[in-house]
Amino acid sequence: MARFIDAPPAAAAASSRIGVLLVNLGTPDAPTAAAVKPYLRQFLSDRRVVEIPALLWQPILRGIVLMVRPAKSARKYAAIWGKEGSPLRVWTEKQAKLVKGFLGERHGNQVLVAYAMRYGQPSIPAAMARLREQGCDRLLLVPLYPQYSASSTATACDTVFAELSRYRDQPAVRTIRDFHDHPGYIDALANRIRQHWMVEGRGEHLVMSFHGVPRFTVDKGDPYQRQCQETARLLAAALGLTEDRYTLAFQSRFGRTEWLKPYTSETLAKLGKQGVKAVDVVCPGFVADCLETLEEIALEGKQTFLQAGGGTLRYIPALNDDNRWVHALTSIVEQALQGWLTPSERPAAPDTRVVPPQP
Ligand SMILES: C=CC1=C(C)c2cc3[nH]c(cc4nc(cc5[nH]c(cc1n2)c(C)c5CCC(=O)O)C(CCC(=O)O)=C4C)c(C)c3C=C
Ligand SMILES: [Fe+2]
Ligand SMILES: [Fe+2]
Repeated sequence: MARFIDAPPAAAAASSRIGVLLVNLGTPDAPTAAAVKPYLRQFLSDRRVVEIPALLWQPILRGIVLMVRPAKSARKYAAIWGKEGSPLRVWTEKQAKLVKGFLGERHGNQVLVAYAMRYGQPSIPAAMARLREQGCDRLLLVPLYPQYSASSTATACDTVFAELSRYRDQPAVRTIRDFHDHPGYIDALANRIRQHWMVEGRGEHLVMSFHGVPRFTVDKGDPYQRQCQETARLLAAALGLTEDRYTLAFQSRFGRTEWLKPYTSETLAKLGKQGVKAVDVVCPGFVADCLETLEEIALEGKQTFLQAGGGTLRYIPALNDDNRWVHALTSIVEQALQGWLTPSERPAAPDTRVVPPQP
């Protein structure tokens, strides 16, 4: 039996294209315990996500966590599930279509765009196979996480490299490590917040809530916290916010170890107790709305704030299909393609969408 995946058919092999693969975290196929269970099994078996030795962790995962959590999580997914499915998948698919459109204007079908999920469907190996069949001999991997973390970005890269280890004829590969301080990303976020303030009104305080990670991973050198702090600083500067008008916090704690602090839930409770009438919450680490934003913040976080004595919590939607964001993402891709295009592939005009002016 052949050990390696053979080269694509001659027709595909004759063409020379670039494949851009957008990767997000992943989501279950349906908001049911039966669908959530295999998704969580795959997710929580990832050694980049739970760094407990498998011999210890797997019995706990299979014997306790997967007995209890799927039903609980499925109820949460049911509360945010849309007509077209999971918001994370729907927004990621839309982002891929829009970037494809923008790139197509300059590169025709020389540059192809696909999306995949680290856990669940569409899988990374399947998306890579499709790009390969379409003649991509160069692959740009774009993990859709603005801030680098081993538990998000690195595991997406690992999966791509593991799949490539099975290829006989490998493409050239580039990866985007992070874009936490990219001017286009910061500008899109700031604009999103200003628009929200204009339409919905402006709260007294802005909470910038990022997904948490265990404290020890940062102590061991993960740059995640530093990058979140830098995003928050740049965003506050773009909005002209003084330090007393915003708080950086971390959400989604899992398990008993200490995660990055302050926790978002405790921050919201504290603001509620202080009698803050209106708080706005933005989640800059999520470029697509998902369970963590729509359920944990917009529903649960709101309850926490109100029960503590707060007035109104307004969740500011993620960047999703925001026009400035899609332009920024396209320019992040274009910048990564620099020097990779052959002279005949280079568009005549330079990319003018790049880097909107900072206020
Ligand atoms: C177990 C530890 C977890 C780590 C570490 C972790 C890091 C991490 N996650 C995201 C982005 C997302 N996480 C999402 C859901 C989610 N996250 C965890 C656990 C860890 N995440 C779990 C168990 C779940 C599943 C839901 C649940 O049962 O609570 C999502 C949303 C997925 C969806 O379907 O909408 C995203 C997105 C990042 C960026 C990150 C590290 C920085
Ligand atoms: Fe997570
Ligand atoms: Fe959560």
